[in-house]
Amino acid sequence: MTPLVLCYGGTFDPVHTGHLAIARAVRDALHADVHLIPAADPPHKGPTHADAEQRARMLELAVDGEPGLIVDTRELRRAGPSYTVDTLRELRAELGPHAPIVWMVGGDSVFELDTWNRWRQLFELAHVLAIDRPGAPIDPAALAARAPAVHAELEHRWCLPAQLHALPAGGFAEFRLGAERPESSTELRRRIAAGDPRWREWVSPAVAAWIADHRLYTADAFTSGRPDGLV
Ligand SMILES: Nc1ncnc2c1ncn2[C@@H]1O[C@H](COP(=O)(O)OP(=O)(O)OP(=O)(O)O)[C@@H](O)[C@H]1O
Ligand SMILES: O=C(O)c1ccc[n+]([C@@H]2O[C@H](COP(=O)([O-])O)[C@@H](O)[C@H]2O)c1
Repeated sequence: MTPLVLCYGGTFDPVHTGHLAIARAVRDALHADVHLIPAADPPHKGPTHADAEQRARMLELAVDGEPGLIVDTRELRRAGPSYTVDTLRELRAELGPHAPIVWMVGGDSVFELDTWNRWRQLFELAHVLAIDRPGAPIDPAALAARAPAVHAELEHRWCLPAQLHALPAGGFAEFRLGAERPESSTELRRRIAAGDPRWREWVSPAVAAWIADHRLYTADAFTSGRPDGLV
């Protein structure tokens, strides 16, 4: 059986314990390495708070050489918006036509999939694996109501995660975590800026130390207009 290539793209501004829990759970359930791919210029987000190098550095610190988790900085080497379809084209060219490639997204992203650049091509290049997220259960009825084009596109693609091995691309599966993860980078940044000490619960100790050392996401960083928060 050809091993899956699991790709987990994100802004990771910063990477939190929810991202890591998701990467580990999918790695362990599907028995394949997870490639964490930080977006240099995330298409649906405004300017990031930490720059791309800083976000990639925090990912490296969070992963810390753990087997089965690989940081792939390919999007940092490309100019312009970090469109997923371009990343998948690169990967497909490298891996050949038969390798099953899986793009992981949070449930919230599924509802917006039809706003992604050349979104229907995503399924020609890869499978999509959607991870349940609080407030964004991947429910066909909710999809039909809120994102009818996505619902229609997915209708004949639904399968189980274990079936993604069978084809190189084109499937859509839902991945249920034992317990949904409450973390979000937005709330994490808000806690840091507000001086709420609970922010440390959502990052690894090494990432927490790096954020503190670089004074990232502090109220100063926001009010001074300096996105990196460095002094
Ligand atoms: N707690 C979570 N549960 C499920 N999916 C998540 C969770 N946090 C992030 N994701 C998913 O991981 C991917 C990368 O997330 P991202 O780096 O944008 O973090 P985020 O917490 O969603 O950030 P922000 O709050 O700034 O939107 C996205 O597909 C997102 O939906
Ligand atoms: O290709 C697109 O148009 C596109 C639109 C929105 C998000 N994405 C990708 O989805 C991943 C998660 O994005 P985000 O904004 O939730 O961090 C990240 O890899 C983004 O590059 C991609």
